[in-house]
Amino acid sequence: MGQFNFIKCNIEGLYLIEPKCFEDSRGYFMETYNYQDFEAAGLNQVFVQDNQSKSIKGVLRGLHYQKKHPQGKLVRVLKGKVFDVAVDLRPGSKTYGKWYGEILSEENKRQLYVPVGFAHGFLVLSDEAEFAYKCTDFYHPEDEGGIIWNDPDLDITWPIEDGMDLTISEKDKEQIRFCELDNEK
Ligand SMILES: Cc1cn([C@H]2C[C@H](O)[C@@H](COP(=O)(O)OP(=O)(O)O[C@H]3O[C@H](C)C(=O)[C@H](O)[C@H]3O)O2)c(=O)[nH]c1=O
Repeated sequence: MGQFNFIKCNIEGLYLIEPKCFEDSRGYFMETYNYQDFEAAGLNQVFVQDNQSKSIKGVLRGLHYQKKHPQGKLVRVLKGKVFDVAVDLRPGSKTYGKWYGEILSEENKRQLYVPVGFAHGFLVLSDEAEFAYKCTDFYHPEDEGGIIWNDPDLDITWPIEDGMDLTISEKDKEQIRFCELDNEK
């Protein structure tokens, strides 16, 4: 117990999590998830699916969400460094349309808990990044939604370095504008 530092972000329900890391001459050990610690912090969600993806520098995945089967996500970086973004899409939220960004890396070992009702995405800043996350609901491809990464209303400050080539899937190039969201319902 007590192996995590939970930091409430400036958007209700979003948490930055710092695991305790035990370093020794062999390397390190850390618990990356513990139901008891998370429940004690008010994060008693049950995760049903783990995902992992690998991306090269400049890959931008997102901004994704599921409509009828929204997923809470506990995200972290195994290798490399990403700028991770969550956007509040919860109807009636006082921070509706507000985004939160955080550097998650192999180095800082930080995790982000993104509650249901958010769109999620990330930009890879290192040569390669391996990204792992736990989800509170299953993948429903037919239920997927997405907002274009550079939506002018969201105005996300992606840390795109000079000369960085962005790699974005065809699907993500055609995502809708934030202002079109209501028409989706
Ligand atoms: C998400 C997902 C995908 N897939 C299959 C479907 C495709 O054949 C292939 C790649 O899918 P996609 O291009 O949607 O992968 P990402 O762009 O990394 O999508 C994810 O990116 C952002 C960052 C997210 O937060 C979501 O978890 C998720 O939407 O994996 C599955 O079989 N199961 C899954 O749960």
